[in-house]
Amino acid sequence: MKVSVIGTGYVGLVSGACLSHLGHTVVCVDVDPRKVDMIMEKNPPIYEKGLQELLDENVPARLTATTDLRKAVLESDLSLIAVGTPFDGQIIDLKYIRQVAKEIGEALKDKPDYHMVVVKSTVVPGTTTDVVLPILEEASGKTAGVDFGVGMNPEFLREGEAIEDFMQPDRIVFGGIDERSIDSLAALYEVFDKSDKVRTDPRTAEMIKYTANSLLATLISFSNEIANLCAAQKVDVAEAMHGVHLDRRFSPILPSGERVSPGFVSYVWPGAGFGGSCFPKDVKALVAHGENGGVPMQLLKSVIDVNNRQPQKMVDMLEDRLGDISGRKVTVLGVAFKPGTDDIRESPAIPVIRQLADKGALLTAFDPIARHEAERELGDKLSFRDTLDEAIADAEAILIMTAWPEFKALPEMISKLPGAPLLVDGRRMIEKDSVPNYAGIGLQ
Ligand SMILES: NC(=O)C1=CN([C@@H]2O[C@H](COP(=O)(O)OP(=O)(O)OC[C@H]3O[C@@H](n4cnc5c(N)ncnc54)[C@H](O)[C@@H]3O)[C@@H](O)[C@H]2O)C=CC1
Ligand SMILES: O=C(O)[C@H]1O[C@H](OP(=O)(O)OP(=O)(O)OC[C@H]2O[C@@H](n3ccc(=O)[nH]c3=O)[C@H](O)[C@@H]2O)[C@H](O)[C@@H](O)[C@@H]1O
Repeated sequence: MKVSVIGTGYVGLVSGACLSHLGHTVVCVDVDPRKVDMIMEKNPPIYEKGLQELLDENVPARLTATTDLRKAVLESDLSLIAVGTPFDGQIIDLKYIRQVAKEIGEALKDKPDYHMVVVKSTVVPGTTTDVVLPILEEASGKTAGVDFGVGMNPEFLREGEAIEDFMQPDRIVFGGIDERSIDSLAALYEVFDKSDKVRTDPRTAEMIKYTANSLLATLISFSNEIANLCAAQKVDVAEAMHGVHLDRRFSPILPSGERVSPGFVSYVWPGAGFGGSCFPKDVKALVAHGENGGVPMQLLKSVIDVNNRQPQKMVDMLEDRLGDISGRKVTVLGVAFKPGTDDIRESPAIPVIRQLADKGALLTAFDPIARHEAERELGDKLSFRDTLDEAIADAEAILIMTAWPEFKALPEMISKLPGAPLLVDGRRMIEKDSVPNYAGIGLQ
């Protein structure tokens, strides 16, 4: 199939690269000429494991990039809209979606063949049929369901594992305004014959995406609230959670007698809070959407509140142990919002770094991938080191903000240091007895 993907961010570029690998002919469109040039030069504008290889393999034979949306739409059978949908403080901001829908509609005016338009961005229920569809009809002068199809196909990939998640989806949701639209989407994903498929309407597809993200965010805030209580009760949350995770309703026992996940349940693990470009904005957008429609969203409001307070725990633990931190040497490990990415959007490390800097701590930092992004945002607050060794060399305290696997080596590295720096584990990834001076989320 000939596919145009509008927006070449984490979702658009990963989807485009994967679809080209699967044999489709893909053109990626972006308003940012820098990104377009980088893709054409086989140079990934974002860090994502495996993306370099996909660009090497497919550019320019099956994957190209352009700023010319009109040409891309006219020369393709299906367009995926993957532009950003930020939260503007009150409601979801659909300005990029509206702009793209208008431009696609204008192109469709001159396209004699049927074309399929698919929203892949995360949008609140009703957006595809009540916002995108009318804009397409008005701009094209054509009729949805007759001259073109309209669909909603939410994306569930995680940054850092994006290509694996796209290539091995748990399920694919085809939301369409009619059978023909759903069938067009099904044709795009034909090769995924082993994944579960959900055929539904666009509104339900939109709701599935928000429900999934809100549930995962709720599990994290639940774990963090319990962690904070554990710390106050002199209980180690890691032990408490292990005892809970062993319930076979959370980690089922296979017929072989083995557990699916022995004592560890994803997203039911405490830390310094969730970040990223999606959980925070999506939960806020759903709360606003519900409340604007007269439905109180108490639980999800609390999910956000708990998360907003969580980074502060890192500063509190540091001050509890060190006292006044002005002039003290503190190393921050990890600025990315999670391991495997260079994305620092809404990273819990950012408020922690800002606060420590304001309090006069002397900050050193290390992040294996996100250094460049972090220096752009926080360069005046801290000084980056090239290696983990250099970063911790003369630290009085070390804060783990991101669970990069490299940090697992810390106990051995710390044992070789002359002093015994305090290790504040914001991801509970280090065994508490493996370093002389340990503090962690959910541990007194
Ligand atoms: N980042 C993630 O892991 C996931 C994101 N999503 C959703 O996917 C959507 C996109 O997210 P990201 O890829 O992270 O966004 P992003 O911010 O990384 O990329 C969006 C891209 O769209 C481009 N763009 C904006 N206006 C345009 C226009 N008029 N024409 C062409 N290109 C335009 C921007 O230049 C940018 O390159 C959002 O709705 C997000 O919630 C869904 C699942 C996962
Ligand atoms: O809509 C989206 O954008 C995506 O949002 C999340 O993916 P992502 O934000 O890339 O990363 P996650 O691995 O889910 O982590 C999100 C945040 O939660 C935190 N987290 C995760 C798991 C956990 O147990 N505890 C915890 O604090 C991470 O540190 C990170 O800050 C979802 O997992 C994806 O399914 C979804 O497609």
